[in-house]
Amino acid sequence: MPIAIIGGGISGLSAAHYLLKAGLTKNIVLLEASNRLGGWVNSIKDPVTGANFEKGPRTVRPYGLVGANTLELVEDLGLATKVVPVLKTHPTAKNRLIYVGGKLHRLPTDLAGLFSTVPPFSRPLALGALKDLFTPRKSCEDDTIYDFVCRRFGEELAEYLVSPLICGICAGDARNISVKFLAPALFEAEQKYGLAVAGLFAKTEKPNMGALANRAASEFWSVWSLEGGLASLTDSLASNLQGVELRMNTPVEKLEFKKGRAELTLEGGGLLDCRHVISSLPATRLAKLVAHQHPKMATSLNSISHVTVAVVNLAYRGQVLKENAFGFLVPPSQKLPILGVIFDSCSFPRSDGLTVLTAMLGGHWFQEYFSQKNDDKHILGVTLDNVNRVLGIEEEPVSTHISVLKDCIPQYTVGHTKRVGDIFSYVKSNRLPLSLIGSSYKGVGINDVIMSSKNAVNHIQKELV
Ligand SMILES: Cc1cc2nc3c(=O)[nH]c(=O)nc-3n(C[C@H](O)[C@H](O)[C@H](O)COP(=O)(O)OP(=O)(O)OC[C@H]3O[C@@H](n4cnc5c(N)ncnc54)[C@H](O)[C@@H]3O)c2cc1C
Ligand SMILES: C=CC1=C(C)c2cc3[nH]c(cc4nc(cc5[nH]c(cc1n2)c(C)c5CCC(=O)O)C(CCC(=O)O)=C4C)c(C)c3C=C
Repeated sequence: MPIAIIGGGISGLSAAHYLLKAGLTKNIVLLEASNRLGGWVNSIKDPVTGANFEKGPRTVRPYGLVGANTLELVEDLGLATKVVPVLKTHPTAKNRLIYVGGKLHRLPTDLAGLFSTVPPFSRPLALGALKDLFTPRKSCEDDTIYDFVCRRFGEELAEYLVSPLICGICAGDARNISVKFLAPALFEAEQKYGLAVAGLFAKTEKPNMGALANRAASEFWSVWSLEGGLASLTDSLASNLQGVELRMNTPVEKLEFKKGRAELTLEGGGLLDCRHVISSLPATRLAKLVAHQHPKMATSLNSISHVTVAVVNLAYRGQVLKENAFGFLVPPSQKLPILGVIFDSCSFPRSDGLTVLTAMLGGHWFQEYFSQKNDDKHILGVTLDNVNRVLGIEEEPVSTHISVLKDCIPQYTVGHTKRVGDIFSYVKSNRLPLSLIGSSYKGVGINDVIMSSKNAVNHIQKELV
């Protein structure tokens, strides 16, 4: 009987890669609902300008255990020469902007910036540490990252630093998102010592670095991408899965566990028996598959909500930007439908002189801004109004591409760690032949989901051998 992987995004593909690498079995079936592999990783070549448009993720961080692991995967696939790094000395690594009060402001990224007053902040950010020192601990199981930062470091930090950052990681509202998940060291330091900054000195695991991760460290990479965009990674993963049966256009509709095995019902009624299932589906999708047999697990899975993001790629002839920056983010207090704009052609300069931007809209506020009208024409109109006003652009784009990514990013709201713990315990105590990977559980970044696949395969290896 095969091991079945549900979902052919980057986590499903990397799970297949790690299964092959572990030499566990060659009998692997990967089932993908759509007609393409890659999931949210989706780089397209714009037919008008030839520019590379990313519809989903565009950069990966090289740091830590998870960052080193992805770079090892890149090396394994023979893609090391295709990596395009952005160095920490590059202007886009230093210039991260927020839009507040009708103006763009640079966030402080160095020590000098932390000790001086830079608008929109009314006092040096470093003074936040003093507030932390004199604030008593609030004992709790979890808190929102907004309330935590507000309490310990001050409202301006929560408003102008953390809120936009949360928009740029999960298109979410910092007033709902869990501090225990996103900043565990700071949260635990408050709970233990009543001093959050103590968490900055918490020990982190030293990664086992491969050659590429060593190069990233010695060359001071800030983030990296690949020639042709991040889809080069998913394409390469897919084309190196020798022997794996890749079934496209095959949505799984039901998952039922029998004694020591699992039965998948495929669209159209076909059945597939397997000895183990690796699900890379968003939690709420998996909930539908298991609800009839495991309603309790389905309820927990359904409590991990997702939000929708509209992504608009724009290409202009010539240089239309006044700033060389990574892009800008908009704090929710500014009440705009755009979450932010990424200046792709600043991080990855082009020889053809095009300016390439990606605007992202909606997220947690998608219903608020787009429930009445969400056709491409309306989304493009809203995007151009906002982008032109914020960036002072007068030129017309020569090419545009609009996508609405429905329920594309999970929201790790307060209590997420407990919810995920309950789901994983349920699987373990019921001895279900099921592994859960992907962005719904233990991290939303590319690095996190690849690591989730590696961990799942290590676990299966221990169970099956
Ligand atoms: C707009 C955006 C920007 C992002 N930017 C970054 C970034 O800059 N850096 C970064 O590190 N991360 C970024 N991320 C996060 C990253 O893209 C995701 O975490 C990652 O792509 C998730 O991959 P996955 O394989 O777990 O899930 P998915 O990509 O969702 O893959 C799941 C797959 O399952 C398939 N499927 C669904 N239902 C079924 C079914 N019933 N049967 C069979 N198949 C099914 C889907 O078609 C899909 O192919 C971004 C995400 C978004 C949305
Ligand atoms: C500057 C503008 C940015 C916008 C707009 C933006 C939108 C956006 N991002 C995600 C998801 C992720 N982004 C991640 C990394 C990341 N994003 C930005 C900026 C914007 N994002 C930067 C500068 C970075 C790099 C982080 C760094 O160098 O410190 C990640 C990975 C996070 C990780 O832990 O690795 C994710 C995930 C979404 C869904 C989104 C939509 C509005």
